Amino acid sequence: MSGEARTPGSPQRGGGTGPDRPGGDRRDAQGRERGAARARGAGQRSESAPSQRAKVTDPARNVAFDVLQEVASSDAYANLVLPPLLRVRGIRGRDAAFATELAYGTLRLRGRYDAIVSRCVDRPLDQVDPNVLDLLRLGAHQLLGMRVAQHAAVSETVGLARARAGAGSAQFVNAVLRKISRSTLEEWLEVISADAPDDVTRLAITQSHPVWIARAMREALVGTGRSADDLAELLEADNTAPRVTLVARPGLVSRERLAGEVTHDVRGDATTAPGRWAPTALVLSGSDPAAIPAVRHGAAGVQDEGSQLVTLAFAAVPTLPSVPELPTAGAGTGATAGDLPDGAANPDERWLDLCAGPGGKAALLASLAGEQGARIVANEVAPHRARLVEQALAAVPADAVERVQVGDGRRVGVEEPGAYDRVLVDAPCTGLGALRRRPESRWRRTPGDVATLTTLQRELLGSALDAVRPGGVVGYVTCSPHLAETQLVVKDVLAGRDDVEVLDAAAAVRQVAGDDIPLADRTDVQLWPHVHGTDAMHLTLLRRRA
Ligand SMILES: C[S@@+](CC[C@H](N)C(=O)[O-])C[C@H]1O[C@@H](n2cnc3c(N)ncnc32)[C@H](O)[C@@H]1O
Repeated sequence: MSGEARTPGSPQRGGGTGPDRPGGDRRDAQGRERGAARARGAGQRSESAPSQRAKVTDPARNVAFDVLQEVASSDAYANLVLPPLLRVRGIRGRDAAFATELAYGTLRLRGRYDAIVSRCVDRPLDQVDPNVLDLLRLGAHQLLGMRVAQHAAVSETVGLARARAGAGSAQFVNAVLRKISRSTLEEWLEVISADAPDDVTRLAITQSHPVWIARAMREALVGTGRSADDLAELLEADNTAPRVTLVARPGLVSRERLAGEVTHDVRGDATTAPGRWAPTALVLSGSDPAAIPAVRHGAAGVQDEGSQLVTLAFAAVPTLPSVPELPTAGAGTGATAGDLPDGAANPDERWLDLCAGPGGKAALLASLAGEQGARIVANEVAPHRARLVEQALAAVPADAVERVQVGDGRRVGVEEPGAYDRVLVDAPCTGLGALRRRPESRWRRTPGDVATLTTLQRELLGSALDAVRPGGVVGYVTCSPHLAETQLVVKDVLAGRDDVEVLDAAAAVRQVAGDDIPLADRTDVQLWPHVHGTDAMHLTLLRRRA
């Protein structure tokens, strides 16, 4: 593993201002910077014509490289960029699966591969041409993370380098990949962790996470009643592609019927299995969800099982009447409408989803509301995301949806005080609990995001508590386990008010998932990918004192 490859010529930086950079400031319809992406590719392409490039390089590797470039230069999301590229280029089946694993796996494991590549080159990585670095990462993933034969991994990536970055770069890629291929993954992991100053840094490097995220995860594990020893398993789970999980929306389609549709209506070898925790969840393999009629019509959707579980638990916990003389002080979560004195009013018919876009939880909530004679208002600040909510609600009976509105959730508490029986705050968050499904996001997030988001989260939760009537229920949900976004937000908001009681969310989740679900001895709930197979969703349940 000794010896370093010399980088070719003077590196051309993506997004630079050299003469090779065409139209650097052009943006596409979505506002993504397109010129920079082209500059990274076009400025360093070989002389071969596009038709020749297509012949000499493999379409799946080409598309994976394009995804990496878009992600790097336009801040694009890989899972939004890849599917249309595959469609337009007619890449299907095994080739599409290969391209997907190559692109997503390379993005997830970028930190690990950079540590390895840096041992094989003669200069700091920030002085290696970004296009070439992407090619090296792609090659490293084929060699160390996929079951690609060594000669194919090297020669195909070198071919891609020749076509997309020129002959000099191809030689360099060849030299570096040959060095990488001389050791196994296990040997490389030992090498790159040798200088780590502590265990968390070692795990961060080997499991390809920024160190600050690994530290936050460790704190979250310990702070929610799990062991710090879970960290390795958790970080590994973040690097594993999640299974596709469907939600069968109650009253619209049963889980059994949904499974039947997969068996009867979808060609190929698609299979399903019930989810582990949520009675609405169905795990799908071997099929594109869009091929399933119930998904196309909106009776079902793609939704992480953790998201389903927290939504079902939120909807199941009872509200209490707001009549002052009723004995509500000290009432636990076990109270039901049946415990109320005759004639006490306990409406549970107007629900608010405060941060609804793109509408996964709103659609599940609305289908539950429809079954119970309630209706929802779905609020979302971003107009384009509000339109997605409308689409997600398409199959829900009209009388279960009062309206979809565009608005700042922080204003709702002031504008409509006490107007709702239930309010869900599925807060904008860092998404650190869903790293496995957003391959690039761990490299984009910064500790500064946490501070910005927690201010917003506190304001949204405060607004929700004002918008719910006395006796009504508020659910606070994040797809991040970061303690600052979960426990500390709730603590801060509750410190400023005496009209809120904390409910037993763990009991509510057990009511839905069964007693077997492993939960810490706490009232709030933290799910984990390595324990529950879900995203790391957090749920706190609160009730306005009646
Ligand atoms: C975690 S996502 C919600 C996911 C959604 N509940 C679902 O299950 O599909 C948070 C949403 O909050 C929205 N948001 C951010 N700031 C907001 C605000 N001030 N008021 C309302 N919504 C906001 C974001 O645009 C984003 O769509």
